[in-house]
Amino acid sequence: MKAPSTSANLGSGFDVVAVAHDAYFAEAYASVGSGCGVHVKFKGFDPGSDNTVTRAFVRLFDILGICRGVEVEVVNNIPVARGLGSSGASAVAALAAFLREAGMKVDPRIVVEAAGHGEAAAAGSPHFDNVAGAALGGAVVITSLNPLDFVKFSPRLTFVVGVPDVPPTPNKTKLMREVLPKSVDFKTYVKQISRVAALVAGFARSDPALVARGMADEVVEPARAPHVPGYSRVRKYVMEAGALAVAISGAGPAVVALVNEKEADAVRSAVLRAYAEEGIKAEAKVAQIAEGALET
Ligand SMILES: Nc1ncnc2c1ncn2[C@@H]1O[C@H](COP(=O)(O)OP(=O)(O)O)[C@@H](O)[C@H]1O
Ligand SMILES: N[C@@H](CCOP(=O)(O)O)C(=O)O
Repeated sequence: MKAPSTSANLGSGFDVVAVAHDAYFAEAYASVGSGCGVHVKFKGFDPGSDNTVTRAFVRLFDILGICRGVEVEVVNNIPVARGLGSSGASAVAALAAFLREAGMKVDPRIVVEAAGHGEAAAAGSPHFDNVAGAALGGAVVITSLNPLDFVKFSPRLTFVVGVPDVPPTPNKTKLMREVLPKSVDFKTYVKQISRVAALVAGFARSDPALVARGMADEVVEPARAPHVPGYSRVRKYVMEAGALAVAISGAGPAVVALVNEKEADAVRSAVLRAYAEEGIKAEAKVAQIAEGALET
């Protein structure tokens, strides 16, 4: 099964918003046998024995009250530790592959809950945005954390994803969660919820201008931007090239710009030019909203 890359947060929607895009995909293959226990083989990046996939299966079996003998192979083509939901997508793809092989249909919320808890292996704490996007596709808004629930939208949005080729930071997402402020003042809180409202309204109306308004953020981004290589130059150049908005993709270092189709190529070139002037090798892709692993 395939699970798409995702850009979580999208500015103001920290931990509750993610978009799935066709920039990259993680794939997983599963076989189900007798016995009880999961063996995971990673092709490419191997995170080790305590990984999001294994933890997601433990949580899934616990929720369902079952145990199966499962062999899983993960082929993850989503750049690791770049802010593209790589660890979450590998867990979602693996769970989806298992469920298909086992002939099981479960509530998508169970898959998202299991994979979201698996994220603690990568981020230090569970978060459900990336995995909801990877599972459902489209633009997903977490509407309740306990009990977990979410709403999927299918807006027609085009992005440019810029991925700097920098050494992956161990525990990157965990470290980028530790730099966040512990509180915000009330005036900032009100501005931020209006931005999240703009994200949701923009998804519902498929209105890029509204989504762009919601991609502004004055809480998470200022805390993280200093740790994102080349971000201020990339931000400047993509907006000059006609992007509607730009944000750190997830916990970074990748960036995600929202564009109109007609400016997509110019914005992609601007991303590459900015990184080149920073002396950073990078990749940039024009990406569309993608379907999720549970949709295919
Ligand atoms: N499947 C995984 N299980 C556990 N840790 C992972 C997994 N994939 C990556 N990691 C580690 O978790 C951190 C964040 O990586 P990752 O989740 O891939 O970032 P992102 O979600 O931004 O793509 C990195 O330190 C990486 O080494
Ligand atoms: N909401 C999380 C999203 C992390 O996304 P990732 O793609 O960097 O794992 C956060 O911002 O910490």
